[in-house]
Amino acid sequence: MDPLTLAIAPPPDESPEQKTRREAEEQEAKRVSEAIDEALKQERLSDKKKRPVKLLLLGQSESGKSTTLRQFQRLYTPTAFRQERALWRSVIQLNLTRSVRIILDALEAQLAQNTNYYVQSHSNAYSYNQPGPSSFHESRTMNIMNDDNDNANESASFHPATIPFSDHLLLVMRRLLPLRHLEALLMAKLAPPEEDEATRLTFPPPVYDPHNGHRPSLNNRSSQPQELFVRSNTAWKHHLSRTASASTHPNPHRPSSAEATLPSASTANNNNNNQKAPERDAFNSHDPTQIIHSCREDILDLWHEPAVREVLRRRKVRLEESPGFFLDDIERVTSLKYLPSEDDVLRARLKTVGVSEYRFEMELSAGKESGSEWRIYDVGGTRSQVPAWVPFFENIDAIIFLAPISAFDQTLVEDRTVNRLEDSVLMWKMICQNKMLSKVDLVLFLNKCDILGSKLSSGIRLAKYVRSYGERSNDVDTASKYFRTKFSAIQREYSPIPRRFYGYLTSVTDITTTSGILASVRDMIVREHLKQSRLI
Ligand SMILES: Nc1nc2c(ncn2[C@@H]2O[C@H](COP(=O)(O)OP(=O)(O)OP(=O)(O)O)[C@@H](O)[C@H]2O)c(=O)[nH]1
Ligand SMILES: [Mg+2]
Repeated sequence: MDPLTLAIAPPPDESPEQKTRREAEEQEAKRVSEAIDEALKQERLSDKKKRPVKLLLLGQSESGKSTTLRQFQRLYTPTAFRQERALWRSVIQLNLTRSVRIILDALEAQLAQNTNYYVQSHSNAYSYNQPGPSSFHESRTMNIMNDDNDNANESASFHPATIPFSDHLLLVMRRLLPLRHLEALLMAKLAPPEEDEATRLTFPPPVYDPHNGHRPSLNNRSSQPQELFVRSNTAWKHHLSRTASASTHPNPHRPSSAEATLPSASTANNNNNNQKAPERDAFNSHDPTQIIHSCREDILDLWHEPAVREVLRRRKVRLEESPGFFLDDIERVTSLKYLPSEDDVLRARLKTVGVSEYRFEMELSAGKESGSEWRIYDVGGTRSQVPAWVPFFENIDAIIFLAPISAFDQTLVEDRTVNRLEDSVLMWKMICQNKMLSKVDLVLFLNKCDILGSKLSSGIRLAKYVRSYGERSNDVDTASKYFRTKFSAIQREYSPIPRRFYGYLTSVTDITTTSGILASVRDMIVREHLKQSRLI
C-alpha cells in the first residue's frame, strides 16, 4: 500500500462508535470543502460577468473615431457630456480661427498672383524692387493695389487668373491679421503643460488629383495652419477646467493663467474705420472670447464676400467639408456668452495622438445595461501611430472600424502620395487578416456619407477617382452601397476564419441616425460579451 493511502486509512482496531464518529467528521469536512468550492466558483463567475466591455475604435486620421466616442458619451453618460460642453468652447474658437486663417492664406496667395500679373503688365511704369510673390500686408504691395487701383484692378482683371479685391476686402484682411496670433494663444490655452509637443505643424488634407501623378492640386505653401493634438481625452479637459475662463459662466474680464499676451492690433487697424476702433481695444485683452467677439463683423464680411468664395473655389479649398467648420455659425460662436451645443461638440475637431482610454459606467438613464463598465479605446489614426494600436488588440470585445468614404478625392496629410480611400482599404485588409483579431467582431462604419452626398451632387465624379466604379450612377445611395459591397468582400476574403460582420453607412456627426446605430452596436456587443463570459 502506498504511504498516502496508508496515512488516511482507518485504524485497524477501530470500534463501531469510533467508526461512526470518523465517518460523520469526514462527511462534515466534505460538506465544508464543497461549500468553499462552490463559493469560489460563484466568485469567479461574477468576476467574469463584471469583466468590462472593451471596444476599440480604429481608422485613419479624421475618419471620425473621436466623434464616435463623443456620441457614446452623449448617449450613455449624458450628464457628464452636457457638463463638459463649456470646455469645448476654446476648441471651437480655435477651429473657427483656423478656418479664417486658411481663407487669409488663400487670399494672400491670390493677391500675390494678382500683383505678379499686375507687375508684369506694368513693369515699365513702376520700378518694383521685390519680384515674385509678396505678402498682402507689405506696404509697397498695398500701395500698388490701393494707389490708382482702378487701373490696377482693371489691368489685373484682364488676366483670367486674377480676381479683383475691393478696398473693403483688403481692409478686412488687414484687420483680421491678429487672428493668427489668437490661434497660438488658444493652442497655449488648450495644451496641458505636460503636452510640450502639443502643437506642431501639420497640413490640411490636399485634394487628390488622379491625373496629376498623385500630386495635390491644392497650393502647397510653406506656412500651412498648425493643428492642435491631444494625447489624452481627459488631460486637456482637466487643464482647461482649472483655468478661470473655462467656467460654464464665462467671465470675459478675468484672464486665464494659460493665456499669452496678444500683440496689439493697432498697426493693423486702419484709421479709415474709426467706428470699429474702440471695439478693437479687445485685441489688447488676454481673453480669446473677447478678441474673437471683436472680430465678428470682419469674419462675417470675409465669409460673405463673393471674391473670397471665388478664390476658395478656384483654389479648391472646400472649407464646408473640412473638419471643424463653424463659418456658418459665426454669430453664435463669436458671442460673448457662447456655450457649445451638443451638435457643436460633435462637429469640433481635436486631433488624437497616442491611445486614450475612456472608462465609464452606463448611467441609469442609458437603460437596461446601466451599471455595466465599458472601456473604449480611441487611437490616433495617422500612419506612424498604427504600431501603437497592437497592444490593445488583446482581450478586446469588438472593433469599430471607420472608413471615411467621402475622402476618395483626398490624400493623406502624412503622405501626400497616398489616396485616403486606398489607405482605408489597406488598413481594413490589415485588420481583417490580423490573427490576434480573428475572433473579434468587426463593425464597419462607412462614414461621412453626408459629405460623400454633397461632393457627388456638386458634380465630382467618383469614377474619375475609383476606376472600378465604372458607369454606375453618381449618387450617394449607389456609391455607398458599392463601397459596402467592396468592404464586405474584403472582410470575407481576408478573415482567417469566418466571423460575424456588421456594416453601417454613417454620418457620425448626425445625432438622430447615429443614436439608432450605436444602440444596435451596443446591444450586439453586450450580447456577445455575455456569451463570452459564460464560455470562459
Ligand atoms: N460632416 C461630417 N463630419 C464628420 C463626420 N465624422 C466626423 N466628422 C468630423 O471630422 C472631424 C474629424 O473627426 P475625428 O473624430 O476627430 O477623427 P479621428 O478619427 O478621431 O481623427 P484622429 O484623432 O486624427 O485619428 C471632426 O471635426 C468631426 O466632427 C461625418 O460623418 N460627417
Ligand atoms: Mg481622434
